[in-house]
Amino acid sequence: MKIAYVSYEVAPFAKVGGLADIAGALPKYLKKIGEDVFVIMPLHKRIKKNYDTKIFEKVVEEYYPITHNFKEPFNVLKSNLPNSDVPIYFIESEVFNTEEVYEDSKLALGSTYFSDAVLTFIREVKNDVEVININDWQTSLIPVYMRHNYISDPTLSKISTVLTIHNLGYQGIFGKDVLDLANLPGYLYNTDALEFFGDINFLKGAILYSDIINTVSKTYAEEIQSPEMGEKLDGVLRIRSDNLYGILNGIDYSENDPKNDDRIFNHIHNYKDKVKNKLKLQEYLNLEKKRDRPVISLISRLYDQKGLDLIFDIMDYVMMLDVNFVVLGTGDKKYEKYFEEIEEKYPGRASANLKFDVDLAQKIYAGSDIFLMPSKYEPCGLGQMFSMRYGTVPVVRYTGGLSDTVVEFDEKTEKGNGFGFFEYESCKLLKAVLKATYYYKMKPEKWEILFNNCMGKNFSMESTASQYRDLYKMALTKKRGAQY
Ligand SMILES: Nc1ncnc2c1ncn2[C@@H]1O[C@H](COP(=O)(O)OP(=O)(O)O[C@H]2O[C@H](CO)[C@@H](O)[C@H](O)[C@H]2O)[C@@H](O)[C@H]1O
Repeated sequence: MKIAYVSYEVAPFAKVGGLADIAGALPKYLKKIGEDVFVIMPLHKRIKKNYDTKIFEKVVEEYYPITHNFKEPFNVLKSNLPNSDVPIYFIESEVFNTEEVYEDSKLALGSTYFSDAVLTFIREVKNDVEVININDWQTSLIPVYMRHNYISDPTLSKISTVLTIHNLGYQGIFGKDVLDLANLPGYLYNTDALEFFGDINFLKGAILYSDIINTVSKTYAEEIQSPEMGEKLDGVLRIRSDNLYGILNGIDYSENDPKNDDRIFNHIHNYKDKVKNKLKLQEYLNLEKKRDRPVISLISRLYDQKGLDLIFDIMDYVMMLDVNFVVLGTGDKKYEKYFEEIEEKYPGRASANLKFDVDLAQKIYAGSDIFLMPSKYEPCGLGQMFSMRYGTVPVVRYTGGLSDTVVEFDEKTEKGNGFGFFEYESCKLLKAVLKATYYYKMKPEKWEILFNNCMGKNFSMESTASQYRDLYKMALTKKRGAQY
């Protein structure tokens, strides 16, 4: 199959969160199982800063998006995803010259322009594409354009579309003027189309117009069809429930290999290596160096979704235990400030790293003992998978993909790979943290079993990729069925 994988962020070129990890890895694994796939993303300013884009091949010069009302030209540059022969195309335009990948005031223009530029490029250059996999709201106008502006285009009208929802909490909601900017018909401002409580909702458009929809775990695919977790789109999702699937994300096991990863202090083959990483991490972050003291960590975008209010509630009680606490994250200023205060309050025991640093993330995954992820909701979650890959035991709230990946440790059967809780309450989180710390301190032989259980889990991309292939096939059948 010929597949275009479209994403606003792709690792390692521009990563803000988990979407980039998937966009940088899944296409490689699709290629490995024989699919003909390319990736396409905006040439963000930070890519120009961090890469020598002059060595990228220029494949298109001065094209104009066919439909969009913002008549600025774009170029298309080509490179490969690192360590692979998967082509990645970058749309180069003034529109993407923002400091941040997601800069609120520029996103209406950026996302609409990108969507139409992608279709223009496919129509003019890659006209054999059979499936377009769009991701999240920034690319959600693609099937809307196809249905309304390109319905009789001989190339674009034949292509099937798959929408992957990585996070329903972000939908792309704008005033109705955005239709003029995007040059989409005014009648889309209509409850049966893109209208959403007096505004326009891009993700709603993609849910309605994509051939197939999926999200990133089976549990989350169920949850989002309920009023409690549907973020006001549950009704629309229920309408499409026959075409809504959940495919659990994987992680790139070759790039994240504890036995070969040079970003960590010591390659990890066994529990002794794990302890070496912990001791080095304590030293590196100026924490008191103690072999028997568990390091509890959090690596996260610092937003409400991630359950940070629960962590605040319990922090002082947790710090009464003999533990170190490490956080790596950026986001909401109130959370950043709070973690700064924690570091000051517990010198030598708490470390707040308020920055985006992929190398440090790896050192923390490898050097901590317990990884916190008490999310309010979690479509899939990659942090718990990375932590387990490096032998760190997750403590999670059982929701979405966390429910699908973490199994409560049972001392008798010695099965399970973490600890967790269901109700979104701080005392429940506290109990789970206590339980983990108890096993660490009081039952070291069980802890080593847990370590081995975590490292023995398999969340590699192979199975994810083959499920996406099935999804694409379904999208093709559906589209062809509708046409004939
Ligand atoms: N300060 C920092 N420095 C370095 N690295 C940092 C960092 N803060 C976060 N990261 C990294 O960013 C990624 C976060 O991925 P997650 O899947 O855990 O959450 P996110 O909410 O971004 O993703 C959304 O999309 C993904 C992909 O589908 C879903 O798994 C998830 O549930 C959904 O919310 C991880 O690779 C993590 O290591």
